[in-house]
Amino acid sequence: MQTNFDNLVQIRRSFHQIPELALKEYETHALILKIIKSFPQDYLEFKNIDSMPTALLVRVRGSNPHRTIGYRCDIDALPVTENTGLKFSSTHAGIMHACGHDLHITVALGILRHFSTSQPADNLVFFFQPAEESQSGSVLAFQSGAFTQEFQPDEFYGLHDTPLLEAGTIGCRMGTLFAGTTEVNITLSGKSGHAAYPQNAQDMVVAQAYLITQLQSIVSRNVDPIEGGVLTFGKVTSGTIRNVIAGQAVIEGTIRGLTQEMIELIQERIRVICAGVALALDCKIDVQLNQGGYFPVQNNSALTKIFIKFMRNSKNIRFEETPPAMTGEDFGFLLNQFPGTMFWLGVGPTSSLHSATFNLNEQAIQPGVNAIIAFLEDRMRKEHPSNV
Ligand SMILES: CC(=O)N[C@@H](CCC[C@H](N)C(=O)O)C(=O)O
Repeated sequence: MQTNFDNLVQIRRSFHQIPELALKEYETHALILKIIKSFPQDYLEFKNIDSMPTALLVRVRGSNPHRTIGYRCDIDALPVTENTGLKFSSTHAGIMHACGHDLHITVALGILRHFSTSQPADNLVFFFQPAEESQSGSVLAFQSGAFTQEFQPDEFYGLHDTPLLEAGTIGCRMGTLFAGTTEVNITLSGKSGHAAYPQNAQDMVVAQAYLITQLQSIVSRNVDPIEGGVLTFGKVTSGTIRNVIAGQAVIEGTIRGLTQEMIELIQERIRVICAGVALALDCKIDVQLNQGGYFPVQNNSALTKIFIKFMRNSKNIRFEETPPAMTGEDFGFLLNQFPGTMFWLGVGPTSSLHSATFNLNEQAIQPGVNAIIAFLEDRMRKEHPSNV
């Protein structure tokens, strides 16, 4: 497909065709760069991160800067086989932009294109971030010194698309927008053997099944139902053939909680139950819990108040206050380092994020770009630092 860099829908479709997994976003990175190089370059500066070749930071020099405003967009895709039937479906087998990061990139490029032709008052830093779905790209970038000196934001913004809001609607809330998460990897090891002689083996298929049902009592029995929490096991593997008792099994899942305390409670219960099942079923159970940068996404109260007020009072913007969601985001880590706001952009109606039939409504792109440009321009008109 030929990309017309004036047409945001076509740009989005080009990215949709080349989804790439965390830290392997090479084609995506090259296309982002090619598109930005087609914009006027007068105010732009680029920064690469040597240890993260698919990351990109672009600074737009302000005309009379009082602050540096960061805007982050994630660029990775998921190991999902697309089943949308779209003529511009993924060309990368088994990988899909099933979380809408193709739209996130497009919206960021739309905003960047605007400010590359119409110089902003304040400095802007755009962060095209690899590895949101796994491996905490935000932490890797931060630890590699991405946000030092001129690339250090005083405040940071970022969006996520959602099928739960009508296309083009902006959603946000004060306080916690997204849950914190923890990746759970559990490996069970025992003695394999002949299917006919269970007394001489330790069956890890049975242990795995037993362990999953025990672990699934955590949310119903240990979590305060008013607070809520989630424990999902999305991938289990074990065994090789019907008549061999499996000596190994692996369970992969994710914890969700709206507070760090809730995440730590669920983590602790997982450790205790795994130790108990290992003892009861005479096997080894190794538990790896990895939170990375997936902290609860806590919106800064002063900045988010300004953001919501602007969106709510703008005639051309549809805004809805949204409840917290159990989706995770490593933007939670960046909001621990810098004050800022995360918000939703509606792309509905369509099937859920992460599904093979997720087919976002492209009518969301232009209103999303317009709303964010309008907000940033308004924000830059305000004096520094009294309006925070
Ligand atoms: C918006 C979204 O869907 N984000 C992902 C973040 C994944 C966090 C981590 N890799 C985990 O699986 O816990 C999500 O699944 O919510």
